Amino acid sequence: MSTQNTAPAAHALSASTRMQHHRRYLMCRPEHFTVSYTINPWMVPANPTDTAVAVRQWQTLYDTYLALGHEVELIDPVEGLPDMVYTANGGFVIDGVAYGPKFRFQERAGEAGPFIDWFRAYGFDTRVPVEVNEGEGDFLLVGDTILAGTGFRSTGDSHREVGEVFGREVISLSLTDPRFYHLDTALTVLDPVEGVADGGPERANIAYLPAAFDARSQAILAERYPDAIHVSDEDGAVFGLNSASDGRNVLISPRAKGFERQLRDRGYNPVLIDLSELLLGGGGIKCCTLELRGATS
Ligand SMILES: CN(C)C(=N)NCCC[C@H](N)C(=O)O
Repeated sequence: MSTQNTAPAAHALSASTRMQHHRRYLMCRPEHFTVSYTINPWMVPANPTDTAVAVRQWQTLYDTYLALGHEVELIDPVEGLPDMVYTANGGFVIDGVAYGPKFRFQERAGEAGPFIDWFRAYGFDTRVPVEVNEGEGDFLLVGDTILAGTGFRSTGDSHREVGEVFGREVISLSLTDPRFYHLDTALTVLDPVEGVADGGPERANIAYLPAAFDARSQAILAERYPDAIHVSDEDGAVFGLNSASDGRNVLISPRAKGFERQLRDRGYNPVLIDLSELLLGGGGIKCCTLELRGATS
């Protein structure tokens, strides 16, 4: 059964009325990128990787953010930590408060220190976690609500902890398909803040792959986000949902053809960025992008 709802919603805005919001991101150049271990189904160490290609593709993403008028901070890559390019897992930041990561697997544990040091050095109010969590890979801010993923990486206890740190409503969602092991592989926030467009209120909205969630989570999402875009299994499987939106421009994989059309129908501007090399490590556009909200630099 197809899960796509491609018809434009009654409230759909035209591309010219979708409001772009300024963003500040943290990225990490993949100078040491390779696949030398397996901690997700996409990672096959026997398959060759090309670090130069990874850097070139990453550079296009970086340049695109700047061309769109966003700010990008950089954290130095560390030799021996090939997954550091996926900065989304390096923390979760709201209002200048940075909740640090505690990685599920030993292979990534060494990244926590450099990320926490970076937040401190850049003036963030930094909180060191007790619970296992992989940052914005599993925590997504939609309006004032934190959607929190669990099942493969971040624990249910980290959902309680993130709620205590930020004092916001946290909705726990359970992921069930190992290919979609972080929330940001199965759900995209399209309008990260509530806003006003075309003279009227613009509700924060999302796109997601229903089949990646258990029945309880699907019911919650359907109830809270009746206008959400449902992405097809085909587009989900090419990491179409691992995308970054500024409310108007949505950076997505060029392979997610159906999602691209769905976005256009809703008045967003899809911007196609190919990160095929970084997909070999199990990450895409969103994984390489950590939003720094309310940073004090
Ligand atoms: C979209 N995703 C999954 C992310 N937020 N991060 C990618 C992490 C990839 C890394 N090899 C790992 O398995 O942890």
